[in-house]
Amino acid sequence: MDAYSKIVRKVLDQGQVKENRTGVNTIAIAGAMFEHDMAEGFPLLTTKYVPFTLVAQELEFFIKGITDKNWLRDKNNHIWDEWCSPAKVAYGHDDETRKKMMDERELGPIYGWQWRHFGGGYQAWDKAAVPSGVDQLKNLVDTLKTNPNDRRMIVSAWNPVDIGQMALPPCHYGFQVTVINGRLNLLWNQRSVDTALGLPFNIASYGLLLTLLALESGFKPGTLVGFLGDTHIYENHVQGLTQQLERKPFSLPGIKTSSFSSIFDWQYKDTGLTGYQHHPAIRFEIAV
Ligand SMILES: Nc1nc(=O)c2c([nH]1)NC[C@@H]1CN(c3ccc(C(=O)N[C@@H](CCC(=O)O)C(=O)O)cc3)CN21
Ligand SMILES: O=c1ccn([C@H]2C[C@H](O)[C@@H](COP(=O)(O)O)O2)c(=O)[nH]1
Repeated sequence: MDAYSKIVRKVLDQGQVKENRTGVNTIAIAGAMFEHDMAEGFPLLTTKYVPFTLVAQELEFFIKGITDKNWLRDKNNHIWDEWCSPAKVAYGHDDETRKKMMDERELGPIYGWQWRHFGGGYQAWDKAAVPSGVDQLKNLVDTLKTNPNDRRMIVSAWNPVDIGQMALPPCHYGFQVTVINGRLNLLWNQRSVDTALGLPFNIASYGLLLTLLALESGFKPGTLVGFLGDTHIYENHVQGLTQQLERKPFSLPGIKTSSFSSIFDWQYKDTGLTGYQHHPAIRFEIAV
């Protein structure tokens, strides 16, 4: 995927050093765009191994509106381990706080809650929404089926009322779907982009969501577009990314979903890759 490498190169070439809350400096640029035609294959990096199962599990967790970290952990998925709702443990970097954050399962009203229950009075991961809030994902799917020319098919995760309770304010804070000439296109907005670790996951996750929405509605998969804001590389990721850029990409994998009935019943196990050829994984340390 040339589009990803171009973004990495742009940040390496033009990025300016920037301090941030994590204590690990980044080099950052103000804005980039990612674009991929789904007809060219599934957008999973081949220049390093990306664990697609972890991406698919996280997407199921969002689609189901789950905010319990243990739902992922029970599946041996540890990508949200370090974070928790600041209403439970105030964010901090010292060892004791980090352990408390790790032990707490409550993530607060993050992505899935906003997608399915926007404005629904969040209480806790095990409490229903009272009132139930706006089911933005259901509304989007209904509109895709009844009025696909609509230009208002948007799901927003940015809810200023709830931000103080979220493990992290949404990074990818909204997405839009638009159907043009029988093809379903998905465009997402992201305010803050960890180019080495987050972006490959975000590209694959929205590529998978686009695929599922296309299956649900019968349109052909179209173009995936990401509008990226503060696009950065943590200083301890520069070496790994430089090595990654030297690798020659393989052709992109395919994606196959079995027994699809509805996006709301879909499980991560239903979807797998076909022909994923890739270079070895690269270890990047996550900034918390
Ligand atoms: N600094 C930072 N970057 C992120 O991308 C990020 C956050 N924080 N916080 C919230 C979520 C969690 N996300 C994550 C967290 C970890 C990995 C990660 O470690 N990925 C490894 C594989 C991990 C494994 O196999 O268990 C990778 O090599 O892609 C990726 C995305 C994305 N988000
Ligand atoms: O899906 C995600 C989630 C998070 N990130 C990255 C972007 C930043 O490096 C951090 C979040 O820190 P903020 O200080 O809240 O911006 O996580 C990502 O790339 N993708």
